[in-house]
Amino acid sequence: MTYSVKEMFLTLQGEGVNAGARAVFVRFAGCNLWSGREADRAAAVCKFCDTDFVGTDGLGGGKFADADALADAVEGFWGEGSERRFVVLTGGEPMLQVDDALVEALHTRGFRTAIESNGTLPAHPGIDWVCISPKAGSEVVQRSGDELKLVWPQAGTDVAALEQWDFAHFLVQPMDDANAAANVQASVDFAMARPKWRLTLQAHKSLGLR
Ligand SMILES: C[S@@+](CC[C@H](N)C(=O)[O-])C[C@H]1O[C@@H](n2cnc3c(N)ncnc32)[C@H](O)[C@@H]1O
Ligand SMILES: Nc1nc2[nH]cc(C(=O)O)c2c(=O)[nH]1
Ligand code: SF4
Ligand SMILES: [Mg+2]
Repeated sequence: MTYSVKEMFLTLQGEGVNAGARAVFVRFAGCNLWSGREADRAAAVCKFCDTDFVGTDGLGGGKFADADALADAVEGFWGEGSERRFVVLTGGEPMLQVDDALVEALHTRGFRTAIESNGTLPAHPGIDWVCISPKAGSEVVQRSGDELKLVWPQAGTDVAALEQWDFAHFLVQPMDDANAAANVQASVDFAMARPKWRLTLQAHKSLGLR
């Protein structure tokens, strides 16, 4: 199948348990919880998105005719060296496009695969690291994985219910918006009150990385 990719880049993972790891990011175009148009934001299920995922016009983006073409491009961004190859599939919502052929093509090239997903679609079972970030008002079907990353604060979140889900790590990430400073404090308070949860900051933003 053809994959629509907004952008692709080599950077350090800025969020979560893998923060600091060298990774190729593949940002798939499109999302099922927001059109990506500002005019639609207020009425969207997910209203706080910090990302442009519309179209295929970003650096390293484009339409890739098949899984081998996309995986070859990922390998190109990684460069020489076969050690600890790591790719993060994000978006937009990557599970609208990730399929068997892509996971296999990335594994064939020696990549450990991670996904950043809103969890409203089942994660591909072959992905090596599953990060789910639930959105209040959406129905999360993917309730297991490696890390649950809760953007905070989100009115309408049942934290006790989330704690029953089957994740190895529970992370709270401050919402980056006009109230960012207050959201950091609220997230610190959250982690201090609940030992099950660990604070994660978006390090790439403070470092000026992509
Ligand atoms: C842009 S989303 C793409 C992946 C997927 N659609 C999702 O929501 O998990 C990547 C990550 O950024 C988080 N995120 C999006 N907007 C944010 C914001 N304003 N502040 C903090 N985190 C945000 C998401 O919750 C998710 O964990
Ligand atoms: N450096 C960096 N780390 C990230 N972790 C998750 C990101 C995302 O947008 O999914 C992201 C991103 O866009 N850049
Ligand atoms: S689900 Fe993810 S990509 Fe979609 S609008 Fe929300 S944060 Fe952005
Ligand atoms: Mg991001």
